[in-house]
Amino acid sequence: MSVWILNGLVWNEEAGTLVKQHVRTEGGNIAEIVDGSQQPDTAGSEVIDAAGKLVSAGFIDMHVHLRDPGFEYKEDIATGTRSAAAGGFTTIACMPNTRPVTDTAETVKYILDKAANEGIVRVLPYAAITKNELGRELTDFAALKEAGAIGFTDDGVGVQNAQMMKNAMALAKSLDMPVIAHCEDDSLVEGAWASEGNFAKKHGLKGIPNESEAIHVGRDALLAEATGVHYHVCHVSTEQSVRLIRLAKSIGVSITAEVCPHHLVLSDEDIPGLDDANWKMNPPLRTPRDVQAVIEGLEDGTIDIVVTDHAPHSAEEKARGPQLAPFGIVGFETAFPLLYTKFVRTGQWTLGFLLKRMTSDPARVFNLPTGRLEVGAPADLTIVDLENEREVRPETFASKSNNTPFGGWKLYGWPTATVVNGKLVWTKA
Ligand SMILES: NC(=O)N[C@@H](CC(=O)O)C(=O)O
Ligand SMILES: [Zn+2]
Repeated sequence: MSVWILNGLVWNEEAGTLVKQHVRTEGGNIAEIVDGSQQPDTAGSEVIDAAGKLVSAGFIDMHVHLRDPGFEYKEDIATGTRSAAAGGFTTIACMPNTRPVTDTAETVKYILDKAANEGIVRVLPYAAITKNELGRELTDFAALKEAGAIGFTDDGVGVQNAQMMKNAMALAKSLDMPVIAHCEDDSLVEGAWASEGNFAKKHGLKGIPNESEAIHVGRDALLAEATGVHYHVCHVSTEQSVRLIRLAKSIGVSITAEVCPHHLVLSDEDIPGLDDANWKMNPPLRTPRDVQAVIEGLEDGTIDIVVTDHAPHSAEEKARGPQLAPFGIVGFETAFPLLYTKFVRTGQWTLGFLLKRMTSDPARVFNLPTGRLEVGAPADLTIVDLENEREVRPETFASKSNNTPFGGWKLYGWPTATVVNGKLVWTKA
């Protein structure tokens, strides 16, 4: 099966601009990329018209919650992968805080089988570091790797015990697997939901201090140095974490890191009040100073990649209000438009920089074959309308959940079609 994507705009790094090109896929790979001035012979091929639209390697999201098995009322593999495709994502890596926790080969296989049967993008499962994510006993890393897990993480909670984390890293290293960490010291958090900043002060709330995250980043950087494992920091949100990762990188520790769109575009001072739990996520929105630090971290390469931390929760759960509702916001369907509008259209970043952090950088960090728009690479492609402004309408999301603080925002950069393995899997209705 051959598909021509005609007249699209492809980012050209040398020229620093978009260039009109035609892209042909064949048998799941990119077969040809030709200059837009040519008239390719499309006889016998399927044709997708991308005139005036960006054609990029498909976006890769290395931190998502698909809630399947166990919490299918929030999301499942069918709806989660559709929401991903609607956001332009063609590969997603799902977190193990499912029910049961993804801590056995059986559950890893369940996810991979269901993704193969009902999913429309590539799904890469993480497995838990500890059984039931309780921090007490390591899972069977060798069996989980054998079943298809791509890394180990207890995301949702931090691994509280340093010796447990060190043992996990040593074992992961022996299997050539990465450890991915949700950095949070429970003893410093105790029931708070907002960060220690002006919002918490104004409302008399106990705050979550920056050290609760950074203390794990520092501890784990030392343990990664000692064990030599590839250590990846989840959803970096504080100035202190950025500083520690920068230092660790400078002395050659095998450390990489990610940041979420919401931590790049929102601070605690944007939270409108105490009524709406769609502003509650973990890590919490931090101070404007932290926002500046994570932006700079992403810009200078201290932070390697952008992830959404897509964390669907039901309307009922979020209606309990910020104190009682679970942490988390959905992210697939707003990620690229938010960052494109905030940083690219304003001229702070080139389009190439943003695309790199969402495609080839995650591929580099996690050794994936995708993430590059090149002849011979897997034909995972995203087509995006860069020119039309549209309002975020959570009620139209493909996700089962619509817990987002971005409803009503007017953004540019909406995906219009997504191709996975040479197959058109999603188009904007
Ligand atoms: N990020 C969140 O606020 N919530 C995540 C857990 C996590 O990634 O920490 C969830 O599973 O809901
Ligand atoms: Zn987390």
